[in-house]
Amino acid sequence: MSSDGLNRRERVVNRNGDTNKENVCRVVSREVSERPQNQSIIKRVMSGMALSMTILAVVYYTTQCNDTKELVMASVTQSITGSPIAQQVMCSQDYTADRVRFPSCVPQRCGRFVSDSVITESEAKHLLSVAKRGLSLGGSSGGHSLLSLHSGDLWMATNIVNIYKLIERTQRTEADLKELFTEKDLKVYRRVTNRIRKTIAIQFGIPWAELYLTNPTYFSRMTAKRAQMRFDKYWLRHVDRKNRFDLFTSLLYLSTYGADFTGGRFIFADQMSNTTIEPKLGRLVAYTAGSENRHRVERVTSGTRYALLMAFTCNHEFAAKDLPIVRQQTCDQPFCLLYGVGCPTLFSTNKFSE
Ligand SMILES: O=C(O)CCC(=O)C(=O)O
Ligand SMILES: [Fe+2]
Repeated sequence: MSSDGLNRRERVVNRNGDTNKENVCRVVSREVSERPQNQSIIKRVMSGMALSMTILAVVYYTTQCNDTKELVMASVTQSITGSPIAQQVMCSQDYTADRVRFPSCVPQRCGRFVSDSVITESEAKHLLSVAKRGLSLGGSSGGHSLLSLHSGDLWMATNIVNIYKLIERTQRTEADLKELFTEKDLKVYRRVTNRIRKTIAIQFGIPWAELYLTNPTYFSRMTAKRAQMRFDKYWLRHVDRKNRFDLFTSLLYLSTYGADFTGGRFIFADQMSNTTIEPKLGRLVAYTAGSENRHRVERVTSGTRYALLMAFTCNHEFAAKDLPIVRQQTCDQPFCLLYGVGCPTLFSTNKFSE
């Protein structure tokens, strides 16, 4: 008899104030009929516990015994000068159409490389100041903000505005925008993007004169803020070429993992391993943009992460326009400064030569 049964019997006996046999028998017979019910409850509880334990064990086992290896391709403490660190991977089928259209200018070998010596520290710092200045005019409400100097697209709250037309929409004065970007900024930007273009061409064995900077090319700022729109979710795994037609993507990091931000490492999601790159001011990463290089960015957990993303194509039609805004000494009318009206040199064609 269970102790609960005993107590119940005592209670019945005491409440009636006697030890009436009939009463006791009634109680005992009720206990006998309740016993299988109790047992089935216990059984159910036990099997529920067993099931939960099994689920916990499976979850623990699959998380602990994950076969995905973590390989660090470039850590923040490393300094990759001299030859870049390179990894070759098998090309996906994503380039079939380009091989027909641009036979001499399609990756013959696919992969990725990292170098810390293509761009100097002072060039990287200069571009960081351009990124900070430009992005300070807008910024997404979530954790991911972009600014393209070519198109003028700037993420602001949950919209995209044009930085070159901001003056029409905000209370900013012309002087604010005139001071925003200088000729020196433009020069550094051109020099850096051009050197990266040549480096990519050499690394992937294609003629550099046939390779063009293309859209999307933008400064990015990532923080730990909660996502407000789909594009804020920079941590989602993706293939760059899925939504675009560029052949190569490169990233020039403008801030340093561990010093300026935490989280935010770049990860190639390979089949058997995760290959990680820790961003660092002036570090260049470049890779073929097809599904052989699926990747993601870890969520930034603190601080601010800046980078310049550049895409490259062999298709001249998609070559990025030269930067339209620059403070020019020879051009002193506000409209000329902002939109290049009456100032033809501002809209010169794609002159990405050093
Ligand atoms: O910022 C990065 O490291 C990568 C960003 C990226 O993958 C992308 O914008 O497509
Ligand atoms: Fe990407």
